[in-house]
Amino acid sequence: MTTRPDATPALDLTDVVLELGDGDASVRALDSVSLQLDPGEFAAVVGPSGSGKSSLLAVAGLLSRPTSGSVRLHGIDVGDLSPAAAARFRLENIGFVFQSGNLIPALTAADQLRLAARLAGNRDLDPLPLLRAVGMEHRAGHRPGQLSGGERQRVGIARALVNRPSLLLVDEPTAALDRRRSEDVVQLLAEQASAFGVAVLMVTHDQEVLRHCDRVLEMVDGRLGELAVAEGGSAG
Ligand SMILES: Nc1ncnc2c1ncn2[C@@H]1O[C@H](COP(=O)(O)OP(=O)(O)OP(=O)(O)O)[C@@H](O)[C@H]1O
Repeated sequence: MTTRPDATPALDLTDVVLELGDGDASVRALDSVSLQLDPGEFAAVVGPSGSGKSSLLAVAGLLSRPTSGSVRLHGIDVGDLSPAAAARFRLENIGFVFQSGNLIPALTAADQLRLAARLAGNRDLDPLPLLRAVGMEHRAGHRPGQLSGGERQRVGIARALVNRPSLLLVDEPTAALDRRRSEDVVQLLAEQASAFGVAVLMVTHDQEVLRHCDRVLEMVDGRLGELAVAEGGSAG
């Protein structure tokens, strides 16, 4: 495990409650959730449909404001940020990776990365080193329609790392991939977590990829528990 007692956690949730809907339709999507993730730590979240996994990513990604409890990123209490300040903080500090890469169809792989950099105020990004890091330099000029599912996912991971986030939030990255590509993509996430010191929180239904993770968390009815802590860090 990569626990460093003196390190400021990349993500620190304390007693987070998230209630969604109104009145009789109100649902406690997160029920007193506490979680600390250290820089470089790779944690998976598993659990049944409707248990609150997406809600956890939404709160950690500043997309949903909790009903109560605190959310800290790198020691900064983000609970009081205005929506505009939260959007800026998200852009500069948090990377998102979605099921199918979520790439923009008209842009080449290199331009996907350039756009993400420009949105955060960096006009001079050279996308090639990051594309090389995910094994996609040779596809820099390809658009998403010219890439395989695994390649799209690799570009999506590179794009999420462009602004050197401290936290990477990953939603079902292997849902559209076959076994071998699933292994490759999750191994890549493990490598990037340790190479960049970025904390990774990954929702997955894919049992096979859990061995690449430092920790496995389980969400049941809005409550988060620790299933396993792998000794010796990620197997990636
Ligand atoms: N806007 C909403 N209003 C009311 N309830 C909601 C809303 N969004 C989600 N929920 C409920 O909150 C609970 C948690 O949903 P969430 O999407 O976080 O689960 P999940 O574990 O990600 O599910 P899945 O694996 O199916 O994607 C569910 O019971 C869901 O029905």
